[in-house]
Amino acid sequence: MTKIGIFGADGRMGRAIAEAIIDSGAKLAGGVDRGDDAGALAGESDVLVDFSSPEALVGHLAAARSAGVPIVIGTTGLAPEHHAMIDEAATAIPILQAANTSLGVNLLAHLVRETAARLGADWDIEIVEMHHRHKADAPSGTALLLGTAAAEGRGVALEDVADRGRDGITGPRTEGDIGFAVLRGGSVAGDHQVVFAGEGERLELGHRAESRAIFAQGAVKAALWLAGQPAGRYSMADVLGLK
Ligand SMILES: NC(=O)C1=CN([C@@H]2O[C@H](COP(=O)(O)OP(=O)(O)OC[C@H]3O[C@@H](n4cnc5c(N)ncnc54)[C@H](OP(=O)(O)O)[C@@H]3O)[C@@H](O)[C@H]2O)C=CC1
Ligand SMILES: O=C(O)C1=N[C@H](C(=O)O)C[C@H](O)C1
Repeated sequence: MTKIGIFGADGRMGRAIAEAIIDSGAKLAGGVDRGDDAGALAGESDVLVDFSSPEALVGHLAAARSAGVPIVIGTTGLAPEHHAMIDEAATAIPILQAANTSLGVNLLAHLVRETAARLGADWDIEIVEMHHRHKADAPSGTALLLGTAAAEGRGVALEDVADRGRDGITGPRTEGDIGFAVLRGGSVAGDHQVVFAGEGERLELGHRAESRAIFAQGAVKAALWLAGQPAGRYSMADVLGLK
């Protein structure tokens, strides 16, 4: 039976993942939070999942690497240096990094890439997301994932076209930009909408998470899949056959 360890175990996602592990028939190796021994958990686990915070990731990645244990990283708010660290560690252990582990969002990303590739740059792309009042990072990792998919469809880099905040006299929209709008409030598990706004018509693709269970089930599916892979960097598209 595969033993799964959780980094960020007492958090909203950590608790949902513990339930999903039990429901899946896998074994919960244990969980750690701030101040706990990440290395000990890594040594007792066949595979790890990290849903904590960007600042915790360095230590969690180091613990996974020194134990030689695969790790699923669901934490968002990652900076380019975190991605460089993940790339480097993935030369030694299997790592799956996913800003969203649900089936629906990963299928949505596929549809967004295809749609952006078929519509010209005169179709303005705007991404709207809403999350619960506790969320720490903005835009959400998923909004950025969807923005990346749209940019890939257009053959451009997201960092060259992203407009992440408008306020005041902004002037007209720059053609080709991908805009982001962020809402926070209440207990929303995660809503994302990608709007393709053309002249005289609008195409909207979206996803609404009704609970964290979909992310937790996806994370467990990813962990069980990753446990059998060689070293390398993977995404949910590998697990779900969307490549
Ligand atoms: N990929 C996906 O599908 C999803 C990703 N997420 C992402 O997962 C992450 C966690 O979300 P959520 O569970 O809602 O957040 P919570 O704040 O509820 O949980 C985070 C957990 O990580 C722990 N943690 C935070 N910082 C550290 C640290 N420096 N060292 C050790 N432990 C730490 C926290 O402990 P403490 O309370 O002591 O700080 C807490 O137990 C976020 O980045 C979120 O965006 C969320 C949902 C789905
Ligand atoms: O913090 C959350 O709750 C979520 N975070 C992820 C993100 O940043 O995209 C995934 C999901 O939307 C919930």
